[in-house]
Amino acid sequence: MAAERPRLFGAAYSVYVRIARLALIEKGVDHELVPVDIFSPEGIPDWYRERHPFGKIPAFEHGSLRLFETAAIARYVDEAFPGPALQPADVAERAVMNQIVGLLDAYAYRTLVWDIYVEAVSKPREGGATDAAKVAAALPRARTCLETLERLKRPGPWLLGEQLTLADLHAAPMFAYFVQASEGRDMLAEFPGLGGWWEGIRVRDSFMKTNEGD
Ligand SMILES: N[C@@H](CCC(=O)N[C@@H](CS)C(=O)NCC(=O)O)C(=O)O
Repeated sequence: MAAERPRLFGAAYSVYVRIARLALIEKGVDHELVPVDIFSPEGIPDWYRERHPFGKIPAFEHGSLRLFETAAIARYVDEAFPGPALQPADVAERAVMNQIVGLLDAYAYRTLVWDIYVEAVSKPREGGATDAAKVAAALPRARTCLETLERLKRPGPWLLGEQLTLADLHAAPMFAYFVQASEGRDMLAEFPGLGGWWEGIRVRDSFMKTNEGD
């Protein structure tokens, strides 16, 4: 394993950068956050394009290893560094964890963050107009995400039960945005398992560190 300090490229506000940082912090890995402005009027610099061909954040570097895709980065961080395991040892529970990460990426991120938070909170805050039809259309999809997570959640403080896993770290930054919208708060109140999970993760040190500056 490379001895160098890992570098994470991106911006602190980003959901996906936060997920990767949560994994690094939970493992106690000393790392550097290298700022990248993907929305700069000059465009995405070539040095960053070489690290992320699709121009998204984050990208990651550890010695000669370069990675993009947050789920891959978080799994690497868990497996390459000492510290508490962030994936269940049981193969079936690990599959459920990966299923949760997959559903968060495929369905929850766009719905909870873009179609609800950005439309209902971020746009009006910046002087823009909310597309109410977009928010309304997103609500049933959000409900399906929450119902599914509530059904998959194991008894205990975290999504997989007693062990904090990559599923919790993947979900938390998305929920941090979602609950800022009144629709998000109201909807979460209907799901006691998830509501209890949110109350636990939102006061965790790693989460509060990555939530700074909101
Ligand atoms: N599948 C990517 C998603 C990364 C992603 O969408 N990042 C957002 C920031 S949270 C981004 O770069 N958005 C800019 C854009 O879509 O142009 C991953 O897992 O890392």
